[in-house]
Amino acid sequence: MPGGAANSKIPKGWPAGIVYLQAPAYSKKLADKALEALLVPKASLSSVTVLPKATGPFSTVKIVKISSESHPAYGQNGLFANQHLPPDSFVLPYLGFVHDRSETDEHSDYDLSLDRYLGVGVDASKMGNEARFCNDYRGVGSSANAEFREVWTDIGNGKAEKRMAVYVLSAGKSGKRSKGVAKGEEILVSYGKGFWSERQNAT
Ligand SMILES: C[S@@+](CC[C@H](N)C(=O)[O-])C[C@H]1O[C@@H](n2cnc3c(N)ncnc32)[C@H](O)[C@@H]1O
Repeated sequence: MPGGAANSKIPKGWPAGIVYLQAPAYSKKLADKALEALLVPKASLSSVTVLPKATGPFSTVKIVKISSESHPAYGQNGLFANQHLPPDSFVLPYLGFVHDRSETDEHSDYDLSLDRYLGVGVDASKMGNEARFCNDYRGVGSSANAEFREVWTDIGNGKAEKRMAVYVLSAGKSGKRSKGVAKGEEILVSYGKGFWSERQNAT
């Protein structure tokens, strides 16, 4: 059903035609070397925090259609906090199609790097979760309030999986971001200058 309102496994506002994922979708073309880098024995990560698996829909966030004409993504969607999100807190994983360079879609606006050395990325253009709706802060707020971080997730059977995730920014040395993200506030990241300069070059 469009929007997924009748299906509790799909968040409200989810667009028709995009697959809602509960876990990353690995390309069949991924080489063993890439899979070995992304899926490792949990015991090999002794000095790293391994997060428990978090499954959606995520009640801490909501997908909202941007109705303010002054917002640069007017008419599109954005991701908003459904409750207060403290500094440095995990919000949700960034799920999508996990692929190597041979399958990189240069036109995708939803592709995050997952392993730069191996050229592996996670592209949420056709499949993903709520994280794909995080907008960039430029033209919306004075700065980002969240960021993408690399995480390791416990996927059972003694294995951990490398993923990207959305985190609230830390409070900062001076504590200027100590409030975190307030309920109702848009979750805004920085895509980096490269994202926008590449876009400009393409147009
Ligand atoms: C990862 S998507 C974010 C979700 C998107 N708004 C949607 O509804 O699917 C990235 C795209 O959102 C739009 N966008 C995000 N932040 C923006 C901003 N600060 N200014 C203009 N467009 C923005 C651009 O079209 C960009 O290519």
